[in-house]
Amino acid sequence: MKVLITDEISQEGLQPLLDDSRMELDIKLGLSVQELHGIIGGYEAIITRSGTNVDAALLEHARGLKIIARAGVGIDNVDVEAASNKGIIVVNAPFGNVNSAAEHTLALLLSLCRKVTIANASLKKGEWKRSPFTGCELKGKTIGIIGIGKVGGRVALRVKAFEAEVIACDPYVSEKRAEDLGVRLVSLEDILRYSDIISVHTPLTEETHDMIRSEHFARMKDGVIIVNCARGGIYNEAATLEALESEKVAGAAFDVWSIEPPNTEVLSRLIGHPRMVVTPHLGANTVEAQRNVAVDVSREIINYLDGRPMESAVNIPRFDPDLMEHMKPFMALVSKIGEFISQLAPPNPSKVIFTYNGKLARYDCAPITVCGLAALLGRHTEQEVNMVNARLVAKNMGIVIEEVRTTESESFSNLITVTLETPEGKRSLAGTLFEGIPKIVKMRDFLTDFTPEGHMLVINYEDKPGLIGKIGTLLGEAGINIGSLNLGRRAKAGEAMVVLSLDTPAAPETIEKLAASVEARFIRAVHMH
Ligand SMILES: NC(=O)c1ccc[n+]([C@@H]2O[C@H](COP(=O)([O-])OP(=O)(O)OC[C@H]3O[C@@H](n4cnc5c(N)ncnc54)[C@H](O)[C@@H]3O)[C@@H](O)[C@H]2O)c1
Ligand SMILES: O=C(O)[C@H](O)COP(=O)(O)O
Repeated sequence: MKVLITDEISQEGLQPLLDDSRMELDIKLGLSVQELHGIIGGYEAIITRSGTNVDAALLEHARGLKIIARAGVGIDNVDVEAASNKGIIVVNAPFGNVNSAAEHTLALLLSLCRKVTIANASLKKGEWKRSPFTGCELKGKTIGIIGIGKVGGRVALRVKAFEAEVIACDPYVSEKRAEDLGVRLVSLEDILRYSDIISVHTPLTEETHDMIRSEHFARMKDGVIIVNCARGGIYNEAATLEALESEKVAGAAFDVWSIEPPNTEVLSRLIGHPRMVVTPHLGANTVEAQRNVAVDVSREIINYLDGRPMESAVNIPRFDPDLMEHMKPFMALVSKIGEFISQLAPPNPSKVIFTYNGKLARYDCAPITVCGLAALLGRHTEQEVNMVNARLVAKNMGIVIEEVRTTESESFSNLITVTLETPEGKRSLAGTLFEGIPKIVKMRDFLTDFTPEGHMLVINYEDKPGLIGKIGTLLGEAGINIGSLNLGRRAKAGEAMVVLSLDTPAAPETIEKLAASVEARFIRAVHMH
């Protein structure tokens, strides 16, 4: 697997990939957009931090890309929707740097409160001034935290150790989460009104972009302190500058910027403001965090290659790992059914029905459906279809997906039936696991018993004596060895369905001769991966 690394990633953390002989790593930092577009087509994986914009335009050039690994939390630099449409998996490292970000928030806040940065500059200039650098304590202050997820929650616990009172606003967490952290959940309005210090820890979303604007600053306490170690643009930056200049805000500490590196007039004035403590997006820059996130994404790439569940994929439908483990053999079965029926059924299906009978139906069968769908559609579209985009691809093709579960089953303890509704009628194929091996046990209403693998031939004809012999002779003349033969019969209609597995594929001329000799109603070569 060719892996491109476009941002600074810890070498130590990449060790799992470096130790894996299947991987070829290319580290190329500081590429221009054009250069990146030019080379991305040669890679199956890309590892980035926030410095690389993995947008739709880049993905247009990413012909072989299978996985985008973001060595960090924020995926706002990745167009996840465009990646999903192309079946590209996006993974991040959601835990590895959160402690580092929480500690950096405290570092910024304490530097601001105790005027460390300006006192440091003054002393280094040879001055000895003390009173201009009189600061304030956290003890007894009300600290309002917006977003009490992984980072915000850690910040809450840490400032409580400074004997501050913490109030929090997060509409998406349970009250239990707030109770566990020992913080009071309040409205955004109350955060603005009662906080001496406000720190934001939400992701940057449509809802949080410019969440704090001029009207919000107006409702804050005079002399409030604000911190942003989450994402640039949560506080509107022009409004922040105004609030600093009017002294509504006593001081601000920011690590992140709406444009990185910052290059606008507003940003340069904001960064240059004397009551502003700033860092160039260093929240995750600790040796520990960088090692953690690099190890996490390296492991996910290896999980991908080994076909193991990926813990931090953000665009694979989330299924319980225990359920996935239990469903694995059935996912293999449904993939075979999907692959087989896709080569037999008439074109333009309008609906695909996945029916689960037996014990299996007691469980959530969604992972099996997605897997079957990927196998079914994968042979018919240009694009790669996998668990990431199977439902999306089906939707775009106008195919309706239905899932039916019933614990009743006549002959098999578990049975999966895939039915395609097409303009030429319904076609169905049913399979089960026999000692863990996928078997096709029903094709339309013919009972069958074969393992779908390798080169196969499916022939449907009027059931007359001597035809099997003719098939054997013709294949023998073509030098093709028959591995197995399964005869499904529909006695009343006098029809036979023969499924052959062949050691080598049959050429089109041989198939034509076979069709003529048995007067086949239907004959089709099927090739399984
Ligand atoms: N500066 C850095 O280097 C650095 C490092 C790590 C994380 N981050 C950033 O910190 C932020 C938090 O990361 P995290 O890992 O804690 O994420 P998280 O998903 O664990 O937590 C985010 C929290 O914000 C809440 N939230 C979402 N919308 C909200 C809204 N409108 N109002 C209030 N709360 C809202 C969510 O419910 C969630 O609890 C992200 O923006 C992340 O990118 C920055
Ligand atoms: O989202 C994150 O994980 C942080 O903002 C860190 O970003 P970085 O990996 O570019 O330092």
